[in-house]
Order: sequence, then structure tokens, then C-alpha cells
Amino acid sequence: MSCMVKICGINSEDALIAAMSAGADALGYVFFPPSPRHISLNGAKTLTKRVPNSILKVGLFVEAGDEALETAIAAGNLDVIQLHGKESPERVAEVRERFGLKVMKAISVSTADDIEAAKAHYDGIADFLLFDAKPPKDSILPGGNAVSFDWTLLTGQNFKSDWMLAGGLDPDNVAEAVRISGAPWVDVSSGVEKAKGVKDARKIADFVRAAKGY
Ligand SMILES: O=C(O)c1ccccc1NCC(=O)[C@H](O)[C@H](O)COP(=O)(O)O
Repeated sequence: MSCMVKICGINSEDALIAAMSAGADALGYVFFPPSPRHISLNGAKTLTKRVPNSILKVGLFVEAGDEALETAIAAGNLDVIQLHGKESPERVAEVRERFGLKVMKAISVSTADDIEAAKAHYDGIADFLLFDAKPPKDSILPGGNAVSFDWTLLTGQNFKSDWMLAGGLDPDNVAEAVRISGAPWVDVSSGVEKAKGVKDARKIADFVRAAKGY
């Protein structure tokens, strides 16, 4: 069992170095001001410059307009646009076409119906599907809430798009989550932090090792 790993919420030099040295395959930068992981355009410019082409630079947005996307893509030299709000399939296709980049659509999951709806509306439209738990009712964040969902909902599923499992993963549960779901990619933020928005180098290393089965 081995899978690809995305570390989301890179917002400091320490986090960047920790994720790159641990062997992360993709790094996520949060362009959503209400988030404790939000990164400025200048911050993104600095923290993406040293990333080799072998590691995907993913910008996370919530219902952002074209101008905001364009500025962040230029600042961060992004490879993938992660849409983590209520963007429609038409908007996903439009962003993909307009910017010529890969697009990842976050899918909020609590029941099997959510997987079926994603298959019907976004599979093959987005380059990546990111299955994440539905946010708690009182959360101001649509993701990054350290909440997981029933991984068996993904067992044996096939998608046209590449896909990632996210939500409440950590170094202790990620191997089991991959075994049950069959995920080719995992994505984590809260589970590798020492405080909200502050990454922990040891947890990042442990997470990547566990996900890749070293
Ligand atoms: O991280 C945030 O603050 C955030 C804000 C708005 C939308 C999405 C956000 N995070 C998404 C992620 O970090 C991951 O893609 C995923 O939700 C996993 O998060 P976690 O449960 O914290 O590992």
C-alpha cells in the first residue's frame, strides 16, 4: 500500500521545508482570507519559488472570481486549482478552459448519495475529485475541519477523474484510511498541525511515511 500525498495549508518556510523533505507529492496554498491557513500573494510567491516541478503546487479557493484566480495563479505559479466551495460543474469546466490548468473539485461527503452525485456531475469534468467530510454546522470553513467520513463509502469505487481522500486524516489513521478506501492520493491539513494553521514537521514526516507505507 502506497499513495501520493498532498500537504495542504503551507503558509511558512518551516512547513514548506518539512513537507518537501518528507516527500510530499503536492503542496496546498489556501487563498481564503477567513482561514487560519490563508496565505498572501507575496507569501505564495516566496513559498512556491523553491518548489521543484516534480511537486504539484495547488491553490485552494472558495467561490473565487476570475480576477482573484488569475492573480494567485501568477503569484504562486500554480499547477492545480482546487475549488472548495459550491462551484457548479459548469464553473469547473470554465475555470479549466480559461486558465489551462488542472482543476480539483472538493466534494462534501456524508452519505453514499454524495458519492453518486459527484459521479453524475463532476467525474470526468474535474481533473481531480477531492472527497472531504461535510463541515460541522458551526464552522466558517468549508474544509480543513479535522472531520472524517465513512471511508467504506469509497471502497471499490472507480472514477474517470483522479481522486483524493481528505478529512480528519492523521499519521495514526492514514494507513487504515487508504487500505479501506483504496485512495490513490490523500490530503491532510489539521492532522499535521501543532496549532490551528501551524504545521508540525514531525507529524508531516510521520504522515507521509504512514501513507506511503515506508
Ligand atoms: O484549510 C482550510 O482552512 C480551508 C479553508 C477553506 C476551504 C478548505 C480548507 N481546507 C481544505 C483542506 O485542507 C483539505 O483539502 C481537507 O479539507 C482536509 O482538511 P483536514 O481535515 O484539516 O485535514
